[in-house]
Amino acid sequence: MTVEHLTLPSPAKLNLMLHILGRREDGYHELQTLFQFLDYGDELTFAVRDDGVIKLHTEFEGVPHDSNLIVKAAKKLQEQSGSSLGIDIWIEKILPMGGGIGGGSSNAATTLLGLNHLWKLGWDHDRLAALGLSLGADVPVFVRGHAAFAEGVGEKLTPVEPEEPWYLVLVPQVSVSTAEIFSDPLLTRNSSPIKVRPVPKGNSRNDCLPVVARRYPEVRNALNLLGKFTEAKLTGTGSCVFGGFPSKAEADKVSALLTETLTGFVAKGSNVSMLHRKLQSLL
Ligand SMILES: C[C@](O)(CO)[C@H](O)COP(=O)(O)OP(=O)(O)OC[C@H]1O[C@@H](n2ccc(N)nc2=O)[C@H](O)[C@@H]1O
Ligand SMILES: Nc1ncnc2c1ncn2[C@@H]1O[C@H](COP(=O)(O)OP(=O)(O)OP(=O)(O)O)[C@@H](O)[C@H]1O
Repeated sequence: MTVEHLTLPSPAKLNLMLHILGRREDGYHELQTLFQFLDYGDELTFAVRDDGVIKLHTEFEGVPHDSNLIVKAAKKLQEQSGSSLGIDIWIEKILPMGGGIGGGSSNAATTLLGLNHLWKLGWDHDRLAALGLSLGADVPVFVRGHAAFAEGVGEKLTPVEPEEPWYLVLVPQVSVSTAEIFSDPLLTRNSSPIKVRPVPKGNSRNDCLPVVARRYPEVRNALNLLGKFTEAKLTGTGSCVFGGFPSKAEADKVSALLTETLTGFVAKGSNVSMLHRKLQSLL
């Protein structure tokens, strides 16, 4: 019998702004942030097994099999759904780890949506997003698949329709620990909540930037270089730095100048994630 293989994309995200409003008792921070996806990411391939085993075949340097968010997501979904099926998984990883572009969270969401489809569970997005939140604050937006204004720890999502420019994303060769940045005493934690929608212009700052730039000269350097051509911003807790351009040609031009000294890529911003576009085409 031939086993059906399903390949699904796992896109990156950008935080177009990020304000920190306060810290909760459990240490997590109340945020306001705007998420948009990139048409750029990893690719996961799944094949159902009928013996219940969950196996990720691709090795990740520094991440043991059972700590991988892909495996954690699959195990939680299997437990909570009571499915007797298992899965073989392979990944083509191109997203940097610790880059602030949500690679691990996106991989977890692609796994949840892929297995929901292959195991024929029929879970809706609310239920998958709630499970996803227990794996990471950024997982729900990838499960829902629409650009969003996020509040709470990132889980209260309102769909939005920002412009969809081309982005040049610079990838400084450092991995930033999100937990380390959120525990820095110098982090601004008292931004005033934005009450009007859509978010008014002039609110595009990222409150993590001063702390990340202070700790990581590589990030400072990327911000300075890109800042010569466009407004240069930090996504999440970094390390990636990005800027928007009206066309691919303009983004490519700046990329050609900068990527001699720094790694980076050009990708289109998108309000509907490429994962959801692919899943829609399967129905
Ligand atoms: C900074 C963002 O990337 C913005 O999109 C996310 O909020 C981080 O999302 P994530 O990587 O999925 O985060 P998690 O894996 O849930 O948390 C990593 C660590 O970051 C800190 N953390 C994360 C999210 C949040 N709202 N407040 C926090 O304080 C916590 O110390 C936590 O231990
Ligand atoms: N499938 C996975 N892909 C990437 N990282 C993973 C994965 N599973 C576990 N991890 C762990 O999670 C850490 C954070 O990885 P990730 O790529 O999500 O960072 P990030 O882009 O900074 O995330 P965020 O923007 O959500 O803070 C990694 O350093 C790694 O130890």
